[in-house]
Amino acid sequence: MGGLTWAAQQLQGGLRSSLCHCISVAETLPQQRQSTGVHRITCSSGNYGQEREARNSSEKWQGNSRDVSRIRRGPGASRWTRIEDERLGRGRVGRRGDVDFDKREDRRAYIPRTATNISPHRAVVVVRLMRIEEGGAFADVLSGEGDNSWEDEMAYVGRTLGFRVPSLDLRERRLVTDEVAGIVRWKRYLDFLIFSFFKQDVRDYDRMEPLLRQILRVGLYELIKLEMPPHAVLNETVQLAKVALRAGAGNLVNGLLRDVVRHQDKGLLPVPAVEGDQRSRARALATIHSHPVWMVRLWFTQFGEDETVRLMECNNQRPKFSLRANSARGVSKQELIAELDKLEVSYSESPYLPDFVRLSAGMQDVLRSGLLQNGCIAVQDESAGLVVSVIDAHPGDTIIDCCAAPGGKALNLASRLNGQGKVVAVDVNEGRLRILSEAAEQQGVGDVVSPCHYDLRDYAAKAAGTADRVLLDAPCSGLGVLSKRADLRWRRSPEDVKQLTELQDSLLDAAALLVKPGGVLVYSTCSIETSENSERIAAFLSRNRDFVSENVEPFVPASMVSKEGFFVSFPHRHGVDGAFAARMRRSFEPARTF
Ligand SMILES: C[S@@+](CC[C@H](N)C(=O)[O-])C[C@H]1O[C@@H](n2cnc3c(N)ncnc32)[C@H](O)[C@@H]1O
Repeated sequence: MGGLTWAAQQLQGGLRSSLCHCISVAETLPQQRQSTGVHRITCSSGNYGQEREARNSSEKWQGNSRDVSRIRRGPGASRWTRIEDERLGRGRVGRRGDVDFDKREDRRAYIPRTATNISPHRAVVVVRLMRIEEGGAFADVLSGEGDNSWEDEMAYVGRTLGFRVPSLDLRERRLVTDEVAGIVRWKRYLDFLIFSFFKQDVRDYDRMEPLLRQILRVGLYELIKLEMPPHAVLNETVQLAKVALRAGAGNLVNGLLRDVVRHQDKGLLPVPAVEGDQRSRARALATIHSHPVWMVRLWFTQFGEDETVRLMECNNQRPKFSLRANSARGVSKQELIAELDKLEVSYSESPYLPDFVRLSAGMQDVLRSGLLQNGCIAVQDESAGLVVSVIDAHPGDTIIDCCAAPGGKALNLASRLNGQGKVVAVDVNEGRLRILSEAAEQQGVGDVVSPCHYDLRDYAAKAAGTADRVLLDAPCSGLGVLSKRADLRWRRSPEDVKQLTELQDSLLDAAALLVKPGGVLVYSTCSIETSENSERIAAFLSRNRDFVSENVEPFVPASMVSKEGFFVSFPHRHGVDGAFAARMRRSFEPARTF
């Protein structure tokens, strides 16, 4: 446990704001969803809807995404894989490190002993990292602490590592959350350091066991980014490598981390040189700020080098969260502030929106307070609130939200209708739509929100010309929300962006059909890529001559209005998530063709 007390003290402020990441597996296998009571808060398009994840919490840890416990060793470790097989029931009763192993026929029945000499939070961190990288799970931004998933997770850790570790207290869980997100963000940089200090053959580096690589990343992150005391980090990570893998792995961790500490003490950690042509500079900056090279090159073109660096710095910070006082439940911003004062949570009022406050820390305290569960508040980024402002909904309006789930914007829109009018919430994903329906009831807008399970392109033919206002919050790359989605930068590719633009075009054409003559169409994304934003609008307007673009200036701060009159927010310029919205109006006359 060496560095934990120290780390907890150092991180106290930050950890109060760091949020419990849950490793969600349900999206990888949606067919296995079942109705149960696991709550999580999920990021979508800069909104956070309370998401009831349809899965059994214990099933979540029993391998309904790829089970990493079988792949913790790489191709170079066949001898250890054999020993692992023996340990899992096909071999002798054995003893390795300080852990006893029982012989069991059935892998599931295998109950590992508890290793009291292992730092529990580090054991949980490495298994989570394996689960994210090798098992296809993703790191959510928030998860409620009211569920039983920690118990299941600890059992999963036991099955993966071959030994159990003592349960984590609240402070340790927060440390896990914080470290997992940080290590995922800093992966490219941490791997650069591992490679720089790796003394063996490069082929051994390539064949390094996944578990060993994660242990090294944890050690480096704690040393360099968290600046934990080196003796604690070294002792604990070496011990973990020895018990979870073998003595030789412990020696490698020891040698490499000691070398890093020596260089760090002298201020001589390696840094890639930012020099040469644009491609070389992008590669070096991508390593220093831990982003994919293709993203850096894209942003060089859009922002230039200095702004790209500032954007990457924002993406590497702990995410910031905002809360919306829910007027549909009669809650004012002053009442929300009074509740935050009671919880001793620090905040500041949003400079952009009258019903929003920004949290500086304490999101977990808010989650535990019940304010979210009783619908008094919603967690929503200000950028998403500003997109809703662009729609400018009024009581009595008929609004169609075309890609509505899990409902952040639809519920905000509904709260502005004072019970008059309706929001038809269309989405192709039934599970996410169910979450929206439950949240609508919770937030007191169930009467005005009508969930509608459809592919938008089918729905548009059925309901053409029926809406005063239409919102298309399109599926997008999410490159505006990289601080909240720690793993997203590694999951996206340039090909994704290209494919998404085709989908965005077809959804825009479908959404346009729904608008009444004289009505308003708003297109939004949580991306900062022009190819998903202004370029989509230019293409749409050239295909649909009966729509004209309207300047969003009356609805959002002037600093967020682009020269074309669109709403654009950037993390590094505005301190909120990156987002885009264009407002268009349909003419009363059909378009003339020339
Ligand atoms: C960016 S998210 C929407 C977030 C939502 N507006 C909010 O504020 O919470 C995009 C949504 O589009 C939905 N979607 C994707 N393709 C669709 C289609 N063809 N028809 C309807 N919905 C679709 C996805 O299921 C997803 O829920």
